[in-house]
Amino acid sequence: MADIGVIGLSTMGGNLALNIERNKFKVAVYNRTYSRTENFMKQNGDKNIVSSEKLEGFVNLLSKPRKIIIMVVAGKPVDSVIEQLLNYLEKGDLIMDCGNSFFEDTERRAIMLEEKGIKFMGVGVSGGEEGALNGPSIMPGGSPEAWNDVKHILELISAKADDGRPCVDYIGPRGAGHYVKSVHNAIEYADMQLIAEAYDILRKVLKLQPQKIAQIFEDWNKGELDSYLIEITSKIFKKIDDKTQKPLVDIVLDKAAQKGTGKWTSQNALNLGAPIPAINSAVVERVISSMKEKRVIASKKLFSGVDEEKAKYSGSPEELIESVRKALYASKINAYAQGMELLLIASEEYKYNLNLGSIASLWRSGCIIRAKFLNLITQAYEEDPKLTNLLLYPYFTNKLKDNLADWRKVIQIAVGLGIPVPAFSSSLAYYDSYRSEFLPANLIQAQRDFFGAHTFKRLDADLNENFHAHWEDK
Ligand SMILES: NC(=O)C1=CN([C@@H]2O[C@H](COP(=O)(O)OP(=O)(O)OC[C@H]3O[C@@H](n4cnc5c(N)ncnc54)[C@H](OP(=O)(O)O)[C@@H]3O)[C@@H](O)[C@H]2O)C=CC1
Ligand SMILES: O=C(CO)[C@H](O)[C@H](O)COP(=O)(O)O
Repeated sequence: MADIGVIGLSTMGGNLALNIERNKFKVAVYNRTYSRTENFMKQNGDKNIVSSEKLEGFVNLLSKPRKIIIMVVAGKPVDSVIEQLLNYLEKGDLIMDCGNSFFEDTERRAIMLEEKGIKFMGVGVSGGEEGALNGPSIMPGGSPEAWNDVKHILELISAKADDGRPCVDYIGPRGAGHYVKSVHNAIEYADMQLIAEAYDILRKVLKLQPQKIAQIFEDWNKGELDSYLIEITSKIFKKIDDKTQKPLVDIVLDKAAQKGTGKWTSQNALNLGAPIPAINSAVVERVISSMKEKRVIASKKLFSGVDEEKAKYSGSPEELIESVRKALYASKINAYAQGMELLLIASEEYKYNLNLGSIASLWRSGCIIRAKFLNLITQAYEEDPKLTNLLLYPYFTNKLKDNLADWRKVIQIAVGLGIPVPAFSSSLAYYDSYRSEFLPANLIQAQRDFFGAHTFKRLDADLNENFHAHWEDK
């Protein structure tokens, strides 16, 4: 009998099945479209893997209590697979939804399946094709009993950080695992947007070609920016298109797609009152990028107001490259600070009891946002589990102090030349707002009280008291 089953043999499910098998478990596989199963079995016939064309046959291949991973398109397909499985499962069996499901769907499914005596886990998995095969970062949510049933498997198949710790840990009840995966992806959106803005400045201000930009990212990857996303960015700039012999990146259409996790996180953060402007701007920029046709028309009609001669950068290219690096790192610190603060707020709202140090630790390897920098974030929360915001961790406070002048300079240059840098600038605005003792919200409260008698509080009175003024003499 097989130790565990995998449903869905596309990029992630197929590679996860191979990873589990390589770790000495017998795996049963099933896919809705049988030809995909047949292809998979043809390529992996020598492995300890069994398959079935029918779902019932697949379920019967599993030892009891059964453990089943679902790795299919998020949304209705997951409900459909669960509904079909319920015809064959017995009390005590465990379903793990390892796709990018919306956490509220996971909450609903957890309640429904618990009532039927079926254990359920919503498991975030990150690392793409390569990670699924060789070791992803895994974010399991659900009951602690279910976690105990599969801990040994997940620890074996997960990535390992430099200190040997597995990049998996129990995240929390019900939808906690998928919530954290969604925030992981939202941080990924911000990180990618920030890198894209750095690239845009390098190519538009300094007129650098892809080969040179590849070298810059390769150099950056040797320092504090060391991360998977910077590494693949350098590789992307090196790739030459077979058809045209030009850098492939220059031929890729500038429309960024999205599957939902970033948007869900922005929507949820607004609901929770959590400020995540770097993430929001990354989501919005993907939307604007997708309006290519409208942008092409507008590009011929709207003015930049830029005096090219006056705004032209005349300083040293090396200096600007270093300033962009510092601005990128400062913005990145702020984007992660926003994502981590969102986790803190959500943990309280949903009673997830999230351990931010453990989450940062399991993001250190295997996942798309893996980075040297996550060692520092892990250290920050391990030293102070009650840290309210990463910006207040002395290392980051001082790093930002060192990078601030370059950060402001780079944004000024970009804005002066009409180059959009929404993630760079919203990160800086977040930083400046967060550190402001006084914001102009006094005026907003006065306006609200003027038109709606919404009342206001006074700096010189008890904060439990509300005041209303007659703002004009009639
Ligand atoms: N690709 C990536 O880098 C990552 C993806 N994920 C998540 O993992 C999950 C799987 O992703 P990926 O491997 O890329 O594949 P896809 O998201 O492209 O999903 C394809 C799989 O879903 C199955 N499927 C689709 N609709 C149904 C349905 N109604 N009933 C049963 N099965 C269905 C397909 O079966 P069929 O062959 O019959 O069409 C196929 O096996 C998704 O939730 C994704 O968001 C998570 C991390 C990284
Ligand atoms: O989960 C992932 C990486 O961590 C998937 O690759 C996901 O599809 C990325 O999100 P999007 O498709 O919206 O860019």
